[in-house]
Amino acid sequence: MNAAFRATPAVSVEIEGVNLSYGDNHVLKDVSLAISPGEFFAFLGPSGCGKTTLLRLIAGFNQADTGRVLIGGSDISRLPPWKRDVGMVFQSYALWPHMTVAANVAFGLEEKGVPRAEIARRVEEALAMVGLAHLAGRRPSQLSGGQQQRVAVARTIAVEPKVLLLDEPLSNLDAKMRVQVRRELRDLQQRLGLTTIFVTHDQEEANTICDRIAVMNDGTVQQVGTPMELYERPANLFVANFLGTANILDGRLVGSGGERAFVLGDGLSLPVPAGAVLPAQPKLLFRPQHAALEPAGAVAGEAPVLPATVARYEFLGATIRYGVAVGGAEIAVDVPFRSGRDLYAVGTPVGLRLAAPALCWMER
Ligand SMILES: Nc1ncnc2c1ncn2[C@@H]1O[C@H](COP(=O)(O)OP(=O)(O)OP(=O)(O)O)[C@@H](O)[C@H]1O
Repeated sequence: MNAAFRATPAVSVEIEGVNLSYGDNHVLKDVSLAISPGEFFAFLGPSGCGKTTLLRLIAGFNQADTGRVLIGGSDISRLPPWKRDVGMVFQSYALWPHMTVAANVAFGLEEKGVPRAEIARRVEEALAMVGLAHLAGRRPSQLSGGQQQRVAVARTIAVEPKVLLLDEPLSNLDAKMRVQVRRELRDLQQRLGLTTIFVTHDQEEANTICDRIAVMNDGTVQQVGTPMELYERPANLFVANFLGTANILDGRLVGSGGERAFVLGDGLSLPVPAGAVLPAQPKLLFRPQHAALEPAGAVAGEAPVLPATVARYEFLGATIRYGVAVGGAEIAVDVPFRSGRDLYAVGTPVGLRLAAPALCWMER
């Protein structure tokens, strides 16, 4: 670890009541977020939800109509990009093709008027950080996609920004490379302790490398939390569906007190666990791994069991994902794969056992 890159303490980033429109397209709608010093934070959401617009706003390439951006507690909303101490890695990397790797990394430092000897030292350190010191003399066209991505990161950290912004930095890499580079990015961010914001529409990417995620939809922040919090306790159906596969059953609540039941479309009734807090018009949500299949007619134990029929299955290696018809809906159930002999064929009547503690009741 090189001490030179740790000279400045990590800073917070706050976004307060930001609204931004392109013409009559209201792209960011009252967005507020607080990102802690040293945090690896993701903006996650579908295409067009405003992630990149928000990132560019922090970088200073976009201006908000209302609201402010604070870095380390200081309002930087009116500062131009080059005075904000933020470094941005673009989706395209934006490397100069006619320059060597070292010259690409040096470029930003030369622009800033950093003395020559200092530039040489910082370029060497930045390339060592990303494991590319041995390729300093090559041109970008002589590098793999993953190596080009690392040059783009090295160029950004060489200027020692207070905040690192990454705009879908893995999207140009093949699947295997993406997994490798995302680990490298995480390791590098940990070593630098640098507040980092990562834009992606890929939930697996966000889940695997980020400390916390802001899930965005249509210009609004839907929920902020750790990957596990969002997965286990989604605030709404959008978040539940966006992070992993969610089974959502429609029904109506009958009874009262300890005698409540959730009645599904075709009249199947599911006892509601005593003490469960339900909204007035609930939907039932659970993940595919929180249900199990058993032979039809097995005696019910603690957990509720519903009669179901196997509609399809997909063999995924470690698991089999069944689609079972129950209560007028098709439910995904993940069963660990042990042997093909245990397979429930399509059309087999089965019991669907739900793990009561993992049931999540949501507002319709
Ligand atoms: N310069 C611009 N001028 C006009 N409209 C824009 C501009 N940039 C983005 N938009 C619009 O703003 C909305 C949000 O775009 P943005 O690029 O922030 O979304 P995103 O969530 O990053 O999407 P993606 O994952 O596809 O990059 C979209 O409707 C887009 O068409």
